[in-house]
Amino acid sequence: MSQNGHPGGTDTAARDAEIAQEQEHVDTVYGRLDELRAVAVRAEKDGYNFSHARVPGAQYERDVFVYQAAKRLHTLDAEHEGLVFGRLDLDGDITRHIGRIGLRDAAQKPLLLDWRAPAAAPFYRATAADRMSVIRRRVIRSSGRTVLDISDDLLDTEHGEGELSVIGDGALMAALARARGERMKDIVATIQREQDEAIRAEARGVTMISGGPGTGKTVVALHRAAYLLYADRRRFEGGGVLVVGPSTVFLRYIERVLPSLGEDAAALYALGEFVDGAKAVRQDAPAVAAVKGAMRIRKVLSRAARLTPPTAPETLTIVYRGQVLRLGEPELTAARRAVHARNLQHNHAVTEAGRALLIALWRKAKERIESGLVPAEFSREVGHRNEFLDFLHRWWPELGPETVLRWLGDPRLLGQASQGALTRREVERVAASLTETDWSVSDIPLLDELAGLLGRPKAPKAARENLGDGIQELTTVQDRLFTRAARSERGADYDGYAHVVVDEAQDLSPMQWRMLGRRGRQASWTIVGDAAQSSWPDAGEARRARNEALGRLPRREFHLTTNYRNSAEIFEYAAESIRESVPDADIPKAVRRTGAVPVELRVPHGELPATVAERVKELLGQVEGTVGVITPATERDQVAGWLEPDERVHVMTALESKGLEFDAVVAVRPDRVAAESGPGVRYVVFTRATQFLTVVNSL
Ligand SMILES: Nc1ncnc2c1ncn2[C@@H]1O[C@H](COP(=O)(O)OP(=O)(O)OP(=O)(O)O)[C@@H](O)[C@H]1O
Repeated sequence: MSQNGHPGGTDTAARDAEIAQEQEHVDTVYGRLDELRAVAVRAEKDGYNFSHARVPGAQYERDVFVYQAAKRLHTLDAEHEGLVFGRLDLDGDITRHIGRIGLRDAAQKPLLLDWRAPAAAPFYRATAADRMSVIRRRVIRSSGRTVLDISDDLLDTEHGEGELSVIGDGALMAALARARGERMKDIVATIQREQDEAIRAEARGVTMISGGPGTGKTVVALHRAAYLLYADRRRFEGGGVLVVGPSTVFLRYIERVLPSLGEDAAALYALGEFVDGAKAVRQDAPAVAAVKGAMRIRKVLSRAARLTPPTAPETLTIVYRGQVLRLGEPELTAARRAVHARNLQHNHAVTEAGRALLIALWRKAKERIESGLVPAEFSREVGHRNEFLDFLHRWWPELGPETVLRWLGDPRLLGQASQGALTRREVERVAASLTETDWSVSDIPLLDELAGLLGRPKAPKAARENLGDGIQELTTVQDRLFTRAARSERGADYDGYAHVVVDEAQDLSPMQWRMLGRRGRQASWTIVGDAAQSSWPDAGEARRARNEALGRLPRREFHLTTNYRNSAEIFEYAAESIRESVPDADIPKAVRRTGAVPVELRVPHGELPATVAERVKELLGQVEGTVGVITPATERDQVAGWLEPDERVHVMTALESKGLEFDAVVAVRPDRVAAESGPGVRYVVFTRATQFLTVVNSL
């Protein structure tokens, strides 16, 4: 919002009068909300009364009825911090209040305009130069149902104060200066023009949003998801909106933003969560992650999917008409090759495998038995024997991706599968990493790729749910709606999303792009990122993989230019550090000056624990919100041990800190972070702090 508001020179009485006027409207809005809530509760009850209907059509009607009522109730119940947050006074004496949802009174007169409605756009876009019929724009700050304060921008300066009172300014600055907590907050009251343009961009194709640290890329992407759900609910709720973030910590940080905007329908996934049942949080060492993320690993995986299972028996012996028919290693290998030549997915090729074995056995039989052999009879008789079927299922077992990836923990098998795609040293390192008990974040795309190569095993038929008297079924309708529904119901391999939002896109490896590409084949996309913060070593290959995932969809680009997170002092320090290695980094303008310059310390190694502990303690006294202590990859637990437990202190590695922010940050050994993961990641660390930054390196 432009800061061309009138200086806050009006007296307290005028301010109180304006606040009282807004309170009146806010009371009317909540009164109406309570009425609608009562109607929705009644409607839901009526739905239950339908529940004994036995005619299928009536059951369906009841379901729809209850679904709609429950959904409405849920929207009305959503956490509405500041349900009414804005007001526009427009030419022609028109007043519009802007809020998180749209509401009309009993006579259908608008009481509140949804922030996403086209008519609300001037709230975010009007400037003095292009005022879009806006005379005055007002931001209303409330706590619960009580209006606390207002802040105005007068866009039409020809209107004197006699006509319209203008009170203070700085809603944005106030929002930026507030303490940071555990969760990101929505910015619906203070979205800026360039952000709004990206939020409301056309749904089709690919919307790319770039910008330096703290320019609001994440928060804009989330508001865009809410906007798309509003603009075309049928399409986006139907197919689903997928939001992808770098880590589970990050998802926890952002997960309240969409519900606070009244939207629950998006599925939030961290990159380590795209395999059902696996929740990978462990990061591989950078050298190992670089191999697992690169395109060349595909060759290794496709060969791995064709390896002879280490548990497969090595000979098949059948006695037919008194003759011993024996298939040894050469015949079995040839049979396996013949099956592979058909290019079927492993789990869909068991019939082919059986056929190949029978053909090999038939050849042996023909060598030994001179007359009376009939192929059909031979196949029928041998192919149905238990000994043959037992062998087949051990020789060509149903394979899950996890089993095959575990095989590669054996350097011999990985070496066999890699054949020139990996160096000997890489084989050793990658194999060692695959013997860990849990999967790493960079294993997940490999499992996903293998799942595609192997094919989904035929699932056992699910037991039919007993819907009993219908009440249970009604509960299911609601559960589907409200408990991270899209996610739990669709499963991690769901591939029909209507829209995919990718945050921190600069860090995705080629293999991660392939994983997302499979889920977004029919989707439009929003992709946000900042190349200078990248931790991925081969930007060219990642770009090619991204282009492949996006296909030929039309693209539009938006660029955000203002840093809303860091104080100008902190950002200047951070920008200096990145310019040395990335001279063309996208450097935004930080708008808030605090006078607190970053503190830089260099101490003997042995003094690190005491220095860090001391600084954290000091900072806890200086800020109201959180203190982030950010460490090199392998030193998090050690550093955590230096500190007193405190719920405001968050200790994490540099990679884990991506996308997060804290009132104060202590960067522990950032020089080591740069050596380990590159200067882009050190830049991430420095740009997490909103008010205070302390940098501690060892001598
Ligand atoms: N218009 C705005 N009004 C109020 N706060 C804003 C606005 N835009 C951004 N912010 C705040 O600025 C901070 C940074 O936003 P966000 O995390 O979305 O930036 P980012 O570009 O994704 O950053 P990074 O790339 O460094 O992780 C957040 O606290 C966000 O709420």
